[in-house]
Amino acid sequence: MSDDDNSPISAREARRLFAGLRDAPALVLAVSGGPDSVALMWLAARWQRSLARGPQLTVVTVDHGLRPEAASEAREVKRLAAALGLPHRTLRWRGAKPKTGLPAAAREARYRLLAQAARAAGASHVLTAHTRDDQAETLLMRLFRGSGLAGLAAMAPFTERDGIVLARPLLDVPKSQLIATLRRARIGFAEDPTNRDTAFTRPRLRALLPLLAAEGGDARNLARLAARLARANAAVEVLADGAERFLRLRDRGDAPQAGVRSFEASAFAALPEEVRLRLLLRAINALGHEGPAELGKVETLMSMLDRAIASPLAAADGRPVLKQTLAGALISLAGGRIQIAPAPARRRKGR
Ligand SMILES: Nc1ncnc2c1ncn2[C@@H]1O[C@H](COP(=O)(O)OP(=O)(O)OP(=O)(O)O)[C@@H](O)[C@H]1O
Repeated sequence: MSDDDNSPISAREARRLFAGLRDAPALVLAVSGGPDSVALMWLAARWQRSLARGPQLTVVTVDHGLRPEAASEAREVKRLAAALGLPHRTLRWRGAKPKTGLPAAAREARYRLLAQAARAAGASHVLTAHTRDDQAETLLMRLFRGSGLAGLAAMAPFTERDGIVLARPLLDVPKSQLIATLRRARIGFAEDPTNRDTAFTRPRLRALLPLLAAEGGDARNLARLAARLARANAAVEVLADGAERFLRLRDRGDAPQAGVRSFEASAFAALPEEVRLRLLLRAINALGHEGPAELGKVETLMSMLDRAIASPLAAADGRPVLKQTLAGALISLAGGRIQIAPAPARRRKGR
């Protein structure tokens, strides 16, 4: 770790971190009470005070109703926000809590509540305090899960969700700098004990990080890899856009059927594998009704499709040479064309 990684963030650096947000009418700061988000709040408050006409800031804490201390942590954030002259709201997750997949359900509820708070405050953005260390952990988690290029690109600095932009201005900042910033400002913070609870994947992975760092796989290198993969992923997306246009142009004589995507099989087969895969994934996700398709399953489907296209029967009119459902979409190959459409609703067993 370089000395810079342990230095507090200066007002000038913060101006650079928040530069893209200056013209927003209002911003919601997602603050859990942990060091990262308390530092985000402090940095954003100082930045806003330095502007003649900066965005309105509203601090929001989500109480998931999972830990008894959460309510007092939210009150502590409120107190700190008030000391910085910022309005604060605590939002409670009241829905039923699932027995499995609790972290994912809590995250889903959190982002829904934060987006609601942003709309209520007239804010265009929700800011979270994800750091370079979080980015490194996300990359590793996805690597171990077998994600493809898009997943390994990890978190983007800006993503849209329900008309609200989720911004991560601290994505390049090491957590140690945020801690140093709080120490310099003499601000206390809470540590979420679930961050160390080895019943969850992320804390188990976090415990491995010092070992990886000793071999050169530190957060700086891992986050840099994520940024490089994000760059490559963006380029492949542009290629996939172009391929979609190319396939549409070849069909210009035929009026497209509503609710169906259809490609000329031989033109599709000539595209690079990664591009073919993305076209399939896009069509299945757009037309299927069972949520996003798993990459591994789309890969298997594509190999079947490739083999079917190469078969002598592929171009013949008549019965489909392939018919498969995946993620609520029906993929078929008949008469030299690939067609992707919503799958008919499944019949219930026992009827
Ligand atoms: N209870 C909360 N209330 C408000 N904001 C929160 C809360 N929990 C997390 N956040 C925001 O989200 C950021 C990331 O938090 P954390 O790393 O705990 O999330 P996660 O569970 O790993 O999921 P994800 O990274 O997908 O958000 C925090 O820095 C903070 O800005």
